[in-house]
Amino acid sequence: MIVASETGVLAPFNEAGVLHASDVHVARRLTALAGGPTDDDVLLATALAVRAVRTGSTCVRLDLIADTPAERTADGDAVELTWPPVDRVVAALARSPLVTGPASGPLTPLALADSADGPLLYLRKYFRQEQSIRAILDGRAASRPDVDPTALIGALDAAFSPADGYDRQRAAAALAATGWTTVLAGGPGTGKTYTVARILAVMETLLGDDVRIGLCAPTGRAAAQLQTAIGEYSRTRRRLVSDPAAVTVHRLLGSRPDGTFVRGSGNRLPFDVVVVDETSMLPVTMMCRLLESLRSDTRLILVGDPHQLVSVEAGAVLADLVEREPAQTSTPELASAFTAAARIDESDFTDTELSALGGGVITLRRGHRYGDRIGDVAEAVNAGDADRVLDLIGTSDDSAVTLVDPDELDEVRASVVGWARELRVAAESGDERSAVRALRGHRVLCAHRDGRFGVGGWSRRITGWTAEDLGGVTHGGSWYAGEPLLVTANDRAQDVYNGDSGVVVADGDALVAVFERGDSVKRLHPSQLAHVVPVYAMTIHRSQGSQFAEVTVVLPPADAELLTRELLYTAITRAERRVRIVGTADALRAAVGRRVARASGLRSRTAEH
Ligand SMILES: Nc1ncnc2c1ncn2[C@@H]1O[C@H](COP(=O)(O)OP(=O)(O)OP(=O)(O)O)[C@@H](O)[C@H]1O
Repeated sequence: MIVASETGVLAPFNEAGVLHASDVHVARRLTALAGGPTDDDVLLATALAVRAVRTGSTCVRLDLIADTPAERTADGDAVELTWPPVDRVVAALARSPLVTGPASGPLTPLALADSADGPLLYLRKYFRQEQSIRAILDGRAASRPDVDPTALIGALDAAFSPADGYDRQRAAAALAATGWTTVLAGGPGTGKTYTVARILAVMETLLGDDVRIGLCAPTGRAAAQLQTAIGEYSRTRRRLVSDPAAVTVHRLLGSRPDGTFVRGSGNRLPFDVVVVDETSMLPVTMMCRLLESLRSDTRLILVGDPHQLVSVEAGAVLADLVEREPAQTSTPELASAFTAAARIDESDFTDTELSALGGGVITLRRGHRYGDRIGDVAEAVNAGDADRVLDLIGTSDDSAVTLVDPDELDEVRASVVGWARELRVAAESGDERSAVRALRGHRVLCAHRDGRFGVGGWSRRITGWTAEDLGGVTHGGSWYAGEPLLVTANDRAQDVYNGDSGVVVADGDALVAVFERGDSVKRLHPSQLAHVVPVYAMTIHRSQGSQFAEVTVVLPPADAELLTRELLYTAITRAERRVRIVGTADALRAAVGRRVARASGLRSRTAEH
């Protein structure tokens, strides 16, 4: 939106789509705080710092401002903008009362920092949060828990049978036992949750059955999934006496309606061990609050996939911690108890991985869920190697990953209709288990919500296909047996969460919605479900944390800004057996080439200017 009242330096950047109206308004308000006239360069830099937070970064890299994407003209060229020289901007900021503080008081809404990535400009709140995260992590890394090597070996031997045969999972548990902060990274199906369950068992052995464990995740759905997985382990493998319950990070910290939290540095969490799952979705503000709420003798285990889509709010803290320079940690050498107990084969680790171990970071690599080919494509996507991605992708219908011409959808149609048929047959016969299994058989994933390439367009297309090929359904406008459902809001009372999928099945003469919960099935009547919609296609963002046997990924055109490497990786790795990518080779190349660029100062040392 264009701000009509803006006639100054921000106007062309607003018109070119670099700055949104909100960036302009907030920048004008902030700079007004300093009183007196504001330098044009300072005003533009302030607006870019506001923009940075809006687009998920904690700061703006000043030496890259001229690369900020602008809208294209009708000819497809980027709109020409006159960017000020970086040195001049930095010098103007360094003199500005917005950075140094006005004569009248301590108000300094901006922070200017030097880093290995060049000069960074922050809204001060985010600078403070990053500084706090860094200081707490450094403090935690300065010492290690005292662990007896023999006891650790015993605990690990009890939790990991040699038949598991995968040293990295055992090493991850050894790392979690011998450090205050551990990052357990890995792609989907690499056994992160499997390992977390065993880490908890190891902690019970080492710290006693009365160990206090806090389990949490950024979303209600991820917390419920973690709870199900840990509960199943406790039921079927080894009873966890501490019986930990998983909640959202907000709930763990006691969030209040006014946005403040019960927990903080003055009222710390009582746990001996805290596990955060799906940490990639945790914004910097919540990570900071969580760290400030931990006792220094609480073991923290951050679990997640750093290559997945990150939180909507500012920050990509998990990826920052995984990519942090190892020299950043003050005790890079491994604990002797770890070395004695972990039984790692050093040749299995790269040098970078070995030094990351010293910093408490371990990445699981072996996939336990999907076929090798899907894993290979996902790895090539992460590596940004579009040629290899295209080489790996087959053209024959039976390849594990295929690229489908958007104008030739017969095969996609056959598989979608086959999925809908299976769902209907199982649901009409009231076979709940087969229905939830069929539901996981296929899902169409889109980058956008609306439009021809989006969820809206594809849902219409799929309902059209199924009506033509399977016949319409008589359901009097409400649910019908075989209807796939998506939950759109958390409902703790019913234990269903935003992003959960269920299916309607016949229950005698009535209908009931069923949801898969590990090995069991949860049933709810229509009146118990307030926020559900039919789901024939869903956004890739919403699909995070879900798995399907087959996935059809609809790519938007190559120039769609949303089309990024992280988006494609997240979509592909939702599939266990088969991925069809509907789109052009150009769009695929564009996706692999475009990264979610999130600036932050957490990866390297920063110093305030
Ligand atoms: N060492 C192992 N031996 C046998 N099976 C394993 C092992 N590790 C993991 N698995 C199995 O592989 C599957 C995937 O593991 P898990 O769910 O823990 O992965 P994940 O990394 O948490 O995946 P996601 O992030 O998608 O939830 C599970 O069925 C799990 O039981």
